[in-house]
Parts: sequence; C-alpha cells; structure tokens
Amino acid sequence: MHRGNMKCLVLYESMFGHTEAVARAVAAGMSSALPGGSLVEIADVSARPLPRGVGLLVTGAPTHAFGMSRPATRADAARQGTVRPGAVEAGLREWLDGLAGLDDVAVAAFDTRVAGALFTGSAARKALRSLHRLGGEPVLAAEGFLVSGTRGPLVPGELDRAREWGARLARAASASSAAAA
Ligand SMILES: Cc1cc2nc3c(=O)[nH]c(=O)nc-3n(C[C@H](O)[C@H](O)[C@H](O)COP(=O)(O)O)c2cc1C
Repeated sequence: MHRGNMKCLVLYESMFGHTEAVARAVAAGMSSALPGGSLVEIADVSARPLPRGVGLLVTGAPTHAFGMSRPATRADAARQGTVRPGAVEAGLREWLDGLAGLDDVAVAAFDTRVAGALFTGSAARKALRSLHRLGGEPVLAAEGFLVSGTRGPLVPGELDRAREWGARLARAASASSAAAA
C-alpha cells in the first residue's frame, strides 16, 4: 500500500461541541505533520458515507455509558443541555454499522470522557475495535481527551494535547506507508 500523499478524514460525533473542538485540533495537528499534497478533511458523523480514496480514517466520539453513544444516551444528553443540531439523530456506532469494509485504510480513534471519574470507559477503544474488525489497520492506540463534566468544558491543555496526538498520528501513518511502499 502507498500513502505518500494521504487523503485523511477526521469524522466526529459531538453533543455539546467538545469532541468537535478536539477533532478540529487533531486535524490541525495532522495537517502540520503530513507531507505536502496530503489532504485532511473533517466531517460530522451525520454528513455522509465514507468518501472514496481515504487512506487514514480517524474517528472521534463522546464516551456515553462507558462506550459509544446510542439513541437513548444521545436523547439523555439533549435533556441535560443544548446539543448541536442533528446530534441526537446520528452517532458513530450507527455510522460504523453502515460501513461495508475498510481494506487498506489506516485507522485511529479518540474520544472525550470525564476527568477524575473512577471508571470512565472509552468510546474510542470500542470504535477502534470496530474499525479493526472492518479491516482497518490501527496506527496508534485509542486516545481519550478530558472534559471536566458532562457538559464540559474541556480540561485546560487538552486541545494542545489533541494537536500533538494528531501530529504523532500523521507521522506514524506516514512511516507505516513508507515501510509498506
Ligand atoms: C448520557 C451520557 C452518558 C455519559 N457516560 C459517560 C461515561 O460512561 N464515561 C465518561 O467518562 N463520560 C460520560 N459522559 C460524559 C461525556 O463523555 C461528555 O458529555 C462528552 O465527553 C462531551 O463531549 P461532547 O461535547 O462532544 O458531547 C456521558 C454523557 C452523557 C450525556
């Protein structure tokens, strides 16, 4: 496989906007570290099916009930505060369920979760498992970014950490494509 000039997609789900903010920081970090000619797109999980030609797919989602959201947990979020338009209707779990396969696609996943909780669970670990099962090749371990409560805000420093993670991810994906080329 060759991923010299990679087409990348950061696909996110977000109720209150924090996972979206992390997704934008991850995408910025990726853009800063990818070879020229690469393309980093960012899309909401409600937007569309997987576009053709994506070499690196990164998913981001809020952790709900220790894993990926379900319609009931998204409805619960909407009862707790103002959520983004369309957020209740579409989730990463359903988006992944609709995917046919991911052969020859590098994959990674991040989530947001609550800081300081004894046991948070991880939407990203579950998502990465699904991505792998679909044939994707994980580039890095699942990563979590912290919010200080259900409705946020993000813990200070997490957007910087997200940018760094995005850059690390891009370097790892480029290196694995170079090794495979
Ligand atoms: C119904 C519901 C269930 C949640 N369950 C968990 C959980 O199991 N573990 C956790 O760390 N955070 C949990 N949270 C907090 C979310 O992770 C937090 O709202 C999210 O990271 C905020 O990101 P967003 O603004 O992109 O939605 C839950 C939130 C809601 C609304």
